Amino acid sequence: MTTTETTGTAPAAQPDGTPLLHASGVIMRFGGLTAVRNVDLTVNSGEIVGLIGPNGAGKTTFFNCLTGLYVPTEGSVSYRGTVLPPKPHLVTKAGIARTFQNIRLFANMTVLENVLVGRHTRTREGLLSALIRGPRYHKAEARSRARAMELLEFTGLAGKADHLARNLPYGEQRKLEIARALASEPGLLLLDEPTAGMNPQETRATEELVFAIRDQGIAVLVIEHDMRFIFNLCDRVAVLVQGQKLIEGTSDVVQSDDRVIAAYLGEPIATTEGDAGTDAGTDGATDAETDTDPDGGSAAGEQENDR
Ligand SMILES: Nc1ncnc2c1ncn2[C@@H]1O[C@H](COP(=O)(O)OP(=O)(O)OP(=O)(O)O)[C@@H](O)[C@H]1O
Repeated sequence: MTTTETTGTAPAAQPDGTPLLHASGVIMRFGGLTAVRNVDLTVNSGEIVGLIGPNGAGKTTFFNCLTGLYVPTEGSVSYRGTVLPPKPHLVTKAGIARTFQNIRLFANMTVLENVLVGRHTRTREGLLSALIRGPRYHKAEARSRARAMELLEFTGLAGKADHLARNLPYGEQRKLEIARALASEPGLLLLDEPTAGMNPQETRATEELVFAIRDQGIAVLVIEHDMRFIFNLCDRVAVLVQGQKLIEGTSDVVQSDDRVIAAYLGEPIATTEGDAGTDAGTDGATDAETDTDPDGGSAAGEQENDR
């Protein structure tokens, strides 16, 4: 990936309409609090879908229901027509990878090693093979390293393969999280606030990266508070307010909907290139309130927090 500026328009790849992810009637209650209320959502192959809403609207909780971190109180989640078991490793194995709002890297491992960890669901070598370290093991390891290096090239991190993850600047740590997620060879990538804490140039580069991921045939579902990013990027946007889906549609439809403007946006968002780089897309209620540390402090270790 390069960090060239985008034009603000989607590249050639188009959704082909085959349903990949289908969430049906998802409800998530925490005691007396209903964080997600009967939400349906479909992501088709080739699509980039956005999930937006005010702080506390239930977006991350919904992601956690999709990826097996939470067992929904009601409802089901299926991927390629098969209901997913609510177990994160089985969800990953089925073909869904994700990143987290709070960066979760192995801080004291190298960039390359972090990506290699992401490949474990796709390697067949068992414990015995790892202990014996025969030719089959070495071949498999060489393949994994080659693929991991490809992904580091793709995300622009190849030159830092041997650096410790904790020494990367914040924006590159977020890229590394994406590279690690891609290492599981997903058909669908879930990104939770991928540009939180980034400067405008890093945000632009992330936009390019997401388009490139989609062009590799991987569908993307993204939570983000930067409305310009969302409306430039997404084929479809769903809006959650107080756990409920308020509306779902194209960027044009969503950003001109009176209820969305009243509940969330405040005013319509300009998505033209000329406006890029300003922070008008994150004003008022749309300001990202992340738990991440833009100085990279959040990479101090793999976090247990499941948000
Ligand atoms: N594990 C939990 N236990 C109890 N309540 C929770 C838990 N996780 C989330 N909540 C509550 O569910 C609601 C939705 O939170 P969630 O983090 O999903 O919102 P969000 O839309 O992702 O917000 P933000 O944009 O601030 O990240 C909030 O009221 C939150 O406090």
